[in-house]
Amino acid sequence: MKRISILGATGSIGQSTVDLIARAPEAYAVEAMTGGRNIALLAQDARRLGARIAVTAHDDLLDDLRAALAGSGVEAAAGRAALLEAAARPVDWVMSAIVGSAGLEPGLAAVDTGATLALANKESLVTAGPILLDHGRRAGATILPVDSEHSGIFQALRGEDMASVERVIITASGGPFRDRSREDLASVTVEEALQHPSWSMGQRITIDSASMFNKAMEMIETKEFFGIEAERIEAVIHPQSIIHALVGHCDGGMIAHMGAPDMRHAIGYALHWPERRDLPVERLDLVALGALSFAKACPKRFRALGLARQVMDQGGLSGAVFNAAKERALDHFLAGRASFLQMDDLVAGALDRMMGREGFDRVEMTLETVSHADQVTRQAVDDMIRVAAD
Ligand SMILES: NC(=O)C1=CN([C@@H]2O[C@H](COP(=O)(O)OP(=O)(O)OC[C@H]3O[C@@H](n4cnc5c(N)ncnc54)[C@H](OP(=O)(O)O)[C@@H]3O)[C@@H](O)[C@H]2O)C=CC1
Ligand SMILES: CC(=O)[C@@H](O)[C@H](O)COP(=O)(O)O
Ligand SMILES: [Mn+2]
Repeated sequence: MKRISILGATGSIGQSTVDLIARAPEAYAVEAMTGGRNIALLAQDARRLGARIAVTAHDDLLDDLRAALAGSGVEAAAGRAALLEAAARPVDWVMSAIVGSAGLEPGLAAVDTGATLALANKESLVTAGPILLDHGRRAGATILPVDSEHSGIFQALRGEDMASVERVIITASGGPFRDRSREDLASVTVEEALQHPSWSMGQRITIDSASMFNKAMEMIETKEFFGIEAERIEAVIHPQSIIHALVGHCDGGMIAHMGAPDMRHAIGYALHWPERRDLPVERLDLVALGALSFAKACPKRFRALGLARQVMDQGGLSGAVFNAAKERALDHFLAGRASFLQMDDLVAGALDRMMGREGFDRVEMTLETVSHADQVTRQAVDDMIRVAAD
């Protein structure tokens, strides 16, 4: 029986994970499930999967969680310390699906136990990739990518010699605005940005897909996870989201990973790795698909991609700055304080300010400096918003 925990169980990735576990309850012993504000769903699924403990990240919701779990035998806990304690419980496999840089420390706590970490939380790699991978190495933990493109690369690389890899291409749907000019995007709304053409995902990543910050993060994630040089990493627009990634070899051959846009494939692959087992995902009908198309992902049109190149070249704390600025810019867009295109300006401005004027380019990467960079970058973005509003 595999002992597992699910961090971010109430989210989109968390729910797909719950779905897979609930299909074979006899195969799993669920230790911890964590969530945020969605107490009803957390309690319902913790009961359903027979978890030992359910944790909400919010102290003020402890009473609600206790009430929702009454009589179930599932322990209830709340707050950041409880979340970290739950993540550090010894299990075989942990799903890291908290959204944002809030997922970094719980992921670290899990790998420190030597567990296999199924990593959906791309922000950990963008913000502090070398730290996470180093913790994994020291603890003898396996970290498996869950992001669809990175699961695709991982699968395409299986049995291959990294020395023969010439390039890695990740695909981007292009989001709901892929056919619109940049000028046309000045006044797009949150509702419009939430209309993803192919994937059903959480609110934040969906908007990151529309702004192309998701793909920018994924380029950095590719460099960090696979140790591939920036020049060998490309993103290409592929509206059908059927091919997720391609690995090009020195002999001209390319291995592509294809599948229906359903995250249960990548989650299930990480759950059963190194085996492959049946998964409840749609099988592709190539004839019905008819054609797959590709287009250039222009960095002038999608500024986030150019910023990703800047981060990959700069390294160090630039990933932490980039991610924090992107997260805060998104908060402002969601709250109606920043326009869609202003998110690009805020992230570019934060990188210039923090990695230039504030001297973060000279600071060594540690967990403390990453956390400091994250905090002050968010303040810098807030300052920029205030100045823009005056
Ligand atoms: N969705 C997808 O298909 C994909 C997602 N990813 C990545 O996976 C991660 C999760 O994405 P997704 O499932 O879409 O996100 P969701 O927003 O759907 O879910 C996020 C989860 O994190 C919890 N959460 C939110 N804030 C905090 C916090 N401060 N502390 C602890 N828990 C918190 C939420 O709780 P609650 O809702 O109860 O408040 C929820 O359980 C992200 O890093 C994303 O980039 C990668 C590839 C694909
Ligand atoms: C499912 C997944 O992995 C997402 O990260 C996906 O890549 C988002 O779609 P975009 O290609 O539009 O960013
Ligand atoms: Mn992805």
